[in-house]
Amino acid sequence: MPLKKLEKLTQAANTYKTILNAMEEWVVIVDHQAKIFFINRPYARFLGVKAEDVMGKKVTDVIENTRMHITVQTGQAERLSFQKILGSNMIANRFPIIEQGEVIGAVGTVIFHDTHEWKQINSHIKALLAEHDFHRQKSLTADKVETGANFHLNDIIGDSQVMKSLSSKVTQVASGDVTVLIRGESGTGKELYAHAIHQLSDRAEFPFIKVNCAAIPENLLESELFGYEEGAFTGAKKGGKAGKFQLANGGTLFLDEIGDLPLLMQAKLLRVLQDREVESVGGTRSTPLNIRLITATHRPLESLIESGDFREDLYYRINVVAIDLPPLRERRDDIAKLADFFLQKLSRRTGRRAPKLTVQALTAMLAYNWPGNIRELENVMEAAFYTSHDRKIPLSLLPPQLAQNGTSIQENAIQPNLAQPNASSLKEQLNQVERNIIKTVLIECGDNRTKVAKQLGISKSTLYEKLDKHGIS
Ligand SMILES: Nc1ncnc2c1ncn2[C@@H]1O[C@H](COP(=O)(O)OP(=O)(O)OP(=O)(O)O)[C@@H](O)[C@H]1O
Repeated sequence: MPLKKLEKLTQAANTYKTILNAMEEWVVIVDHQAKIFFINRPYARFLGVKAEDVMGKKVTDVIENTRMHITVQTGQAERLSFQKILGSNMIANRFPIIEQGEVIGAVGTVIFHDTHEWKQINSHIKALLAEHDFHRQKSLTADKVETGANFHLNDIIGDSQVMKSLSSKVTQVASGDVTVLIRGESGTGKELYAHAIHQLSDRAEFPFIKVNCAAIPENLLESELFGYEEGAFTGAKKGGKAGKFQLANGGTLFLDEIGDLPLLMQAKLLRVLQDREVESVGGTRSTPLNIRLITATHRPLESLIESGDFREDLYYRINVVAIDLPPLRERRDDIAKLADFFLQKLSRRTGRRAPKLTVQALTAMLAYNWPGNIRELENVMEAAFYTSHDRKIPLSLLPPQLAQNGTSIQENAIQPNLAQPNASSLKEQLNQVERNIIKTVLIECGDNRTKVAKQLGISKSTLYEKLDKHGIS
């Protein structure tokens, strides 16, 4: 009888061995006596054994904290169960293999190899869910006013390569509690990214508290950050006041413009971060700190350290993971999409149909340097939206510094210098110009592909090939 069970198991497993070895999940199959019948290569590699050497051995002698022998005995499946192996917390599934009503063995898989991986996948799922909600919300609330109070990764517009890699970096670091320093010129979206990291983290249900270190007078900073007790100083409120650190408890504290923090406060902040506890002004008790810290700056901290204006030790504390946001002029590929995004947003807010940029206006925008980055682009679009007639934004409605850029540009003529400065070969530059032309005309034609193909004098299938080639959706 036992031999029959083993034959059945052999038959069932032989077909799939190659596939099981190719899987990323770790797989182990035991026979009805809980002896290892098969273990796939990734699992054996992790255990530091050779698959052939452990065949036929009792699973309990090979895999720490296994419950496969129990699955064989009870015939009960166990899903998503924690299992500590070689010091890591794994998540495993165990299923009995049943043939004609009898248990002939069991199959176990380790689906998450440590809690970090589990958290990363959790963040990834959150990003997917947020994307799903975002699209559903968009179709449900197309006419409603946007509050703009909370930002998700999906609110960050940008298809350029650099933006795509930033999104994946954000998804990766969001799950841990790692301290993040976001650097970038003014208006590049530092606050937006801070929100997105918080939303994707395990702290998403807890507060996100922002402090603009440059906006608070130096004498108030300490009590703003750490709070104060009743009677701590003249004018202190009855009952005292909680500081931003206390308000952010369990959540994320976002210290914007950290480069502007006075030296005395830098020392105090460093102490709080080192001791991981905070004491309010005039207080006698410290409370343990449970926050994730995100800081941002547009100032070069390294130069501030050299000039003695920023503490080097604090710099290392806050710069655990750095996220560098590129200025808009280094990702011109995103200008057309961002412009359209802001016009659509205004259209939803006001109920007015969104005007379209003429080719000349958009061409000038693509050639402009955008010192104020995305905030400047948003303001330019807002001004143009309210002054536009006939659902068109011509060059004349753009501010003078931009319009100047466009006066030398003939309608429909695209300048070769619209290519990124670092696009080296002629082929790359031509590609970039082609991409810009297509994006421009897409916006002009309100995304009507038939019109676009007609205006460009190409067939629809050629247009689709080109859209595909340039990754334009
Ligand atoms: N990628 C983006 N997609 C959509 N909107 C963006 C993007 N980046 C920035 N914005 C918008 O641009 C404006 C400026 O962004 P934000 O305040 O995050 O920039 P910042 O770098 O923190 O600026 P500052 O350093 O001046 O505080 C905001 O209205 C924001 O919503």
